[in-house]
Amino acid sequence: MTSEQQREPVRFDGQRLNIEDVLALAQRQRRAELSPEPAFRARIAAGAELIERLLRDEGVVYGVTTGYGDSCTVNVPPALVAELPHHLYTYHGCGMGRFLTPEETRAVLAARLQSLSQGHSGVSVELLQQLQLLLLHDVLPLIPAEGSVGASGDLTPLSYVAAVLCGEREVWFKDERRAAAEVFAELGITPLRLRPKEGLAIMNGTAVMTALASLAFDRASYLAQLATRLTACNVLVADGNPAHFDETLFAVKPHAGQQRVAASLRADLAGAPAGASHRLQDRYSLRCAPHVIGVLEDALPFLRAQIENELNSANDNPIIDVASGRVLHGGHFYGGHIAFAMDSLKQLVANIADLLDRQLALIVDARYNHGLPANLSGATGERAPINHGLKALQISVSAWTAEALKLTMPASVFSRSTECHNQDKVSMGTIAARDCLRVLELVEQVAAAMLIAARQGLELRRRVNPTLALNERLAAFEADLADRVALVVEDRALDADLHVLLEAIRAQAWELSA
Ligand SMILES: N[C@@H](Cc1ccc(O)cc1)C(=O)O
Repeated sequence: MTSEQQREPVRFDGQRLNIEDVLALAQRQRRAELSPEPAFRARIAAGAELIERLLRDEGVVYGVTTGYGDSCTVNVPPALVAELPHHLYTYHGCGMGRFLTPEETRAVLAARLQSLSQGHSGVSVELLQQLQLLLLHDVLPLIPAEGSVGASGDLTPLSYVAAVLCGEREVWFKDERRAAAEVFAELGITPLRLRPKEGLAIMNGTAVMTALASLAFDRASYLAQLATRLTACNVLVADGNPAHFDETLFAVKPHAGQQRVAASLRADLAGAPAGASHRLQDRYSLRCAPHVIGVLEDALPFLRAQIENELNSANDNPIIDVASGRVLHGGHFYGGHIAFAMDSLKQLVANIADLLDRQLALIVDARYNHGLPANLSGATGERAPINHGLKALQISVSAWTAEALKLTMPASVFSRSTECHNQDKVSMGTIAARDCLRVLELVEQVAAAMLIAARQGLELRRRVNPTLALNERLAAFEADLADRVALVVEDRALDADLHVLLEAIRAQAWELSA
């Protein structure tokens, strides 16, 4: 049995889900289960019935009996109502750019299913079942990443989900790019015919940005811990001063996340030598590491709350209130919270790259590294002159850091008035989330390089100070790194090592929390 089958399914029943639930579905560690509870199913069905009833009574419902967006002044005659949702996804088929990855796509499906399961979108149970089927069979719509302003929902990328539910456009299935219709036929899945409100319900929300934000949150959380561990290594490599992380010192600055980073550094550095006497205070990239990483740590609970509230919201328009029998017209497709969360998160993680880049600058430079060879070269004697150690690696780290910092420009301030000034203020949350993922990718590359440097630096420090003993926790980490990466003695291309370490970072290979 796969782990996906063994573990409790993630249940969609209108109750709250968290980021970890989305991750488990995205990584195929847990299955999606639509609640079979009659009360849940009845609640969903009642929303769809309300729409049908209003239609029978010839009520006017936006996007059901009218055109979309600014075209809401155009009345759609009853004979054409059934065709309208299919036009919605069809004319939004103008996405461009890379396709979302399988992991990202599963997260998108999960986020949309969760929103529609709130029971405020007026969709049928069959639609929820079809979304669940895509997850169960891992039939993944090919979703182009670009083309959403993030405030009429992620209309264009989500049009690819809507089309696939109806057996149109393309999917990834078993590592192949294929026509949805063909895969549906093979699996015996009947394409949906969308009911009046269903095109809007699938597309008029924040599922793409929320999915990407969930994945970004997880990667950023791990990076905060990894940067803390790397800092501990670099304090030893640089013969720095562990007393900068003293408990009493941090007790007077009551930021909980910052205090956690300091505590983790104390645990990693317990038993470490007092540090060189040549400097009473280390440079900021070491001394203030808890003050930099701590900002990210302290922001995470706030960011989690924004992402999870969005995930558990009816991010749609109009909203169907079955209890009062009303259709409520509003703007819940607006992704302002995710936009802010992602614009903030990318700044926080880019700052981590900058911190690590500065630490590397200290430890590769013989003027600052307190007795280690230039470029942390492991070559000695007559071989030393032609070997350049980590020189180019540091240059690459500078490049990745610069690129990450350059991408921190907030997306949310670039609102454009669009769609005949109906969408005259938009969130750009999806662009913010994509930027954030790109920044994370770069920062992970920086962290991979720093792992090579830490492994190299610790060994070279031991050459200078043979009595240097790491505590159990750090010794185990160093031994693990030494297994993954050979000491650089003679110059070698380091790209293969970087790839191995990058994969380990993405797999969160080390248990790091204090
Ligand atoms: N998000 C818009 C609907 C919309 C849908 C499709 C569009 O092409 C434009 C606008 C609203 O609910 O008001």
